[in-house]
Amino acid sequence: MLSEDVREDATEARLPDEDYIRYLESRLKQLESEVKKLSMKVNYYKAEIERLLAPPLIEGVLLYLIDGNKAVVRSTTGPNLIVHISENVPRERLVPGARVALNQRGSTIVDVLPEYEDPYVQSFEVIERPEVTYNDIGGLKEQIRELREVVELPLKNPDLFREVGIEPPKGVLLYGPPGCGKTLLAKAVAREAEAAFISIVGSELVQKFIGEGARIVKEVFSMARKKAPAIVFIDEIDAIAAKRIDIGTSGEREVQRTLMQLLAEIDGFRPLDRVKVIAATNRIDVLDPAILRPGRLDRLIEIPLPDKQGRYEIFKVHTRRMKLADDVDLHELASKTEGLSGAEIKAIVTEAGYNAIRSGRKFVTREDFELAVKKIAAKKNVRRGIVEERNNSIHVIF
Ligand SMILES: Nc1ncnc2c1ncn2[C@@H]1O[C@H](COP(=O)(O)OP(=O)(O)OP(=O)(O)O)[C@@H](O)[C@H]1O
Repeated sequence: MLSEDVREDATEARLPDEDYIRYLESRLKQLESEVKKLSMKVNYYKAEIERLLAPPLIEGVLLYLIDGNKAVVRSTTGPNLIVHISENVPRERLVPGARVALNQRGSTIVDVLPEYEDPYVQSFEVIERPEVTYNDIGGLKEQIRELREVVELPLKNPDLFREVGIEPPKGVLLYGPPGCGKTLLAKAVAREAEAAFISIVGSELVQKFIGEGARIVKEVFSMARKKAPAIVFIDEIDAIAAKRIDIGTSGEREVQRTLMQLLAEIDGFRPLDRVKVIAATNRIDVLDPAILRPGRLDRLIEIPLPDKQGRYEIFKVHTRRMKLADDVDLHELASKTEGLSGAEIKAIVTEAGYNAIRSGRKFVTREDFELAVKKIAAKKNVRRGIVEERNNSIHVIF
């Protein structure tokens, strides 16, 4: 370094005055830009040191603004706090429910945190106002009447029950073969009761969100309480509430923990708390009786395969927006579809519509329906065959 300076001095000494001045000016510029770069680096490292030494901030949720400079915040560690708002925080992002960062003393909002998706949210579905109405359900009149009485009425008018002095059930169990309208009914009740519809699927808790079942159940009920009136719909409840002979594997223990949490949640609210549970199963025979005890899901409502009249009404619901040719007779279709579920009748209607489109028509004929019935019935037989085959193999093994 020293020898370089000496060399530079020697070069400078040899230059004439004007050139020497120009040389010095350009050198000055060089040095100035170097100083700029170095001071930027210094600032960066200073900020980094500050960040490393800074105490952690506190996370909270903004409840409401008192005025432009103060707000009430629920900190994740304790009670609600009345806090100041730092000048630098953009006011338009301060909406109730926003996640905010408080300084380490917890006295001032210093930042608004980006929204994040709660990992548990994807494990359940929340519909503020389901679209399904009672008119979208074919048949099941008696079941609708019962659900209105035990779920809709207490959610809409709890005072009536208080005055009369009776307690409605906290939950009901809908049971019966797949595709006969259990989910549809639960959604329609939620809509008519103007309640939020929060749904989880038992098998998903066990297979998809392994190890999280109990926590998800807790979250679901906590959300239901916040959104009350609300209906918690638990589809395939048999996956978490089947009776078990012994609890050996860790998977079984996990299922047991999920069931325990569910029972604790149901026991934890009162009959008139404006939260109701509707559970559904195709396998009532395997259910743990603990879930059906009084004060839990103690009202059982069967949702059977539709009878002839029911099938006719389901055809009517699903062909409502269809142009039907004069030769289509829904009563005849209902007679020819014995043993089929509502979901299968819907599939027939859709398939008949496709047949019309394939033939370049905008209206649907009797023949379109006949072909559709054959196709769906054949599919059902294939499925039945598979089930029977499985059952046979079970017999062979045992
Ligand atoms: N009674 C019915 N009236 C009108 N449509 C029906 C009826 N039953 C079933 N469906 C049709 O079948 C579809 C599936 O029904 P849904 O999901 O309610 O059955 P589910 O009993 O809950 O079946 P799963 O046990 O498979 O969950 C519905 O979206 C609807 O289109």
